Amino acid sequence: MTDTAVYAAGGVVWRLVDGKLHVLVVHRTAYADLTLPKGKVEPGESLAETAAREIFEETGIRVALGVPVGVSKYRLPSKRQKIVHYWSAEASDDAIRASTFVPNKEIAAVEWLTPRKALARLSYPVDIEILENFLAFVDDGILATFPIVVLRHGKAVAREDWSGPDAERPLTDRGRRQAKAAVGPLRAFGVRKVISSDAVRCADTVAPLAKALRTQVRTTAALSQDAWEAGTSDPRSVIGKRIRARKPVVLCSHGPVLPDILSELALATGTLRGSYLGSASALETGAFSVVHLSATNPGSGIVAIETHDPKV
Ligand SMILES: Nc1nc2c([nH]c(=O)n2[C@H]2C[C@H](O)[C@@H](COP(=O)(O)OP(=O)(O)OP(=O)(O)O)O2)c(=O)[nH]1
Repeated sequence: MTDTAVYAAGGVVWRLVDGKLHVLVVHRTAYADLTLPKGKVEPGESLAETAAREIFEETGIRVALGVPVGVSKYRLPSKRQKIVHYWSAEASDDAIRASTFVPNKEIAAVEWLTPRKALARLSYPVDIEILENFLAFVDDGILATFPIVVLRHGKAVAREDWSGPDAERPLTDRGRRQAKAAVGPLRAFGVRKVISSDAVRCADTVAPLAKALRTQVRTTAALSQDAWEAGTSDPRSVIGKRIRARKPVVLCSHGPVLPDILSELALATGTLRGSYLGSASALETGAFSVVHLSATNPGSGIVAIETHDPKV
């Protein structure tokens, strides 16, 4: 078959060396070319997980993903189309110190280059375009970012099939599968803190993530549907605190509450409101939107939003 595309993902990995921006390129052993780190999606994996895994496998550096910086498309020698999704990713000093890279049959060497040198030396025009997209963010003053992820709880038992209090309505089997499936992609974005509506269907959606992170779910009525229906929900206080903390976080809430959460995020960061806020908050169960904010200046507005649907 030549008509099915091959999907892959990777990153523009960056660091500051004496205040000067450098990006990471890989010298591939078999092709003797110079590319951005990337690789093919494995079965059951989301593109974000692929990007973080491939960056680690090819460079030995563990990263959390930053903003999406584009999608490249090219024809393989076999004539199949290749589609590669890229994110920016900061290489922290700790991650560089812990690098496990040794030359191998895939990658002969990794090299930190200034953007100018990387643009001149990358082997493929599609990689140059991706690097240019990343540099456009840099020109706008955006480099380090952190995500506030807004997640809709997994599929829950229907209201009419549940006789107990609504806040105790449980997840269905599918909802539990969605909760498990969200762990990998949320970790790829570096989420470390887990905040949830105190409804069972929300807390149970992020329970597998909290377990994987060896942390606790912090539950709050401020993000709950009961409070929203009573007019006492308070996403503003949660959002304000998370923006001041500037750390990757997930907020798990309910369909009707999500538009308020997104709108508070826009207000708290001085972002012009647009239709994209509507699509970012109209999530199916188990889906999430990643809102990327500048770590140095979150008040400069939302840098990027991406929405991920569950794989189950
Ligand atoms: N990376 C890359 N390879 C290209 C491009 N154009 C092009 O003809 N090639 C050639 C180089 C190789 O002979 C062949 C496959 O390279 P590849 O990087 O897409 O695929 P791969 O399976 O070796 O690697 P990976 O995706 O698992 O990292 O395609 C291009 O724009 N980028």
